[in-house]
Amino acid sequence: MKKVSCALTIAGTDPTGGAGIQADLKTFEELKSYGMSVITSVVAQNTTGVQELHHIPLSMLSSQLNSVFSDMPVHAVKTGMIADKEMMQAVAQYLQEGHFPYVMDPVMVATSGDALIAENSRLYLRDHLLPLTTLVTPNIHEAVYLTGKKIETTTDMQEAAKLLVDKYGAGAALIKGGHMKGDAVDFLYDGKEMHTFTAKRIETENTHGTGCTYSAAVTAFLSQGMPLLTSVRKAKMFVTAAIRNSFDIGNGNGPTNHWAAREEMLFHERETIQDL
Ligand SMILES: Nc1ncnc2c1ncn2[C@@H]1O[C@H](COP(=O)(O)OP(=O)(O)O)[C@@H](O)[C@H]1O
Ligand SMILES: Cc1ncc(COP(=O)(O)OP(=O)(O)O)c(N)n1
Repeated sequence: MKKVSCALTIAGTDPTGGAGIQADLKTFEELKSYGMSVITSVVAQNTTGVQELHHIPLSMLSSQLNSVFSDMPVHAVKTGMIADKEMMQAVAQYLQEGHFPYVMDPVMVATSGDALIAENSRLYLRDHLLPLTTLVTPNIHEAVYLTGKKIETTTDMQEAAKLLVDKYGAGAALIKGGHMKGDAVDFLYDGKEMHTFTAKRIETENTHGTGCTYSAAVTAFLSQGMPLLTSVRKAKMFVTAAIRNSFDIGNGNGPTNHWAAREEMLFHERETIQDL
């Protein structure tokens, strides 16, 4: 019988395919994990911003979760946009019972500045879902919100990662530096060590959905049984290649390129094996 690694995303949608559920499923597919999705909100958005939000009724959210968990193997889960406390509670129930890695992308605001989750639910995410995580992946703005500390330097980023693990109970924290100046440097704190992932900054405005793609890539690798550090290292390579080959389409921040990212990763892996 063929073995398959199954990854689930619980998130909102993007009809233009750059972010949210659509970006997650493209990533799972390119990285050869079987992709599954539970939709929390239907979001009318494009590369310029968010036009309208429709949150899925709570009973329908629970029903989708039940459909997946009652029938399918789940080897890793990621959550993205979860609009309010009640939805977070419903999702938490399933995460508490599961024995799989859980990656939280603590989505709060789109790059366009549009709010994606209720302001009064943000700390609920930290206090109730964060302790269930294997990894949380905030960008700078999300890390500031979750820790209540300002972040201006790479030292501040590392302090924030430590706080999220040591004070707020995340399994590990990956603070992403896409919104800082200079190289794209991310810090991973796993409760013991601080690891640094650096890529040269790519001069492009086409970064719609980078955070979704990055956390989905980590989830895909975790679903395949890879250790956390390897999963983040490979995911960083994937998202960097996806940005380098991003599409200049739409009138705002264009989307990243998942299939070119897969090809670049394969090429890199072949070269590395030949070098051994
Ligand atoms: N212009 C860029 N060049 C290279 N890497 C980038 C660039 N912008 C973002 N990244 C990387 O993309 C990933 C997503 O980061 P970030 O943009 O901070 O998250 P989000 O999309 O959640 O706001 C991180 O690894 C970050 O370092
Ligand atoms: C439905 C949905 N979820 C998450 C986001 C945010 O995506 P992200 O990868 O953090 O980056 P931007 O799209 O904001 O550039 C979203 N837009 N929609």
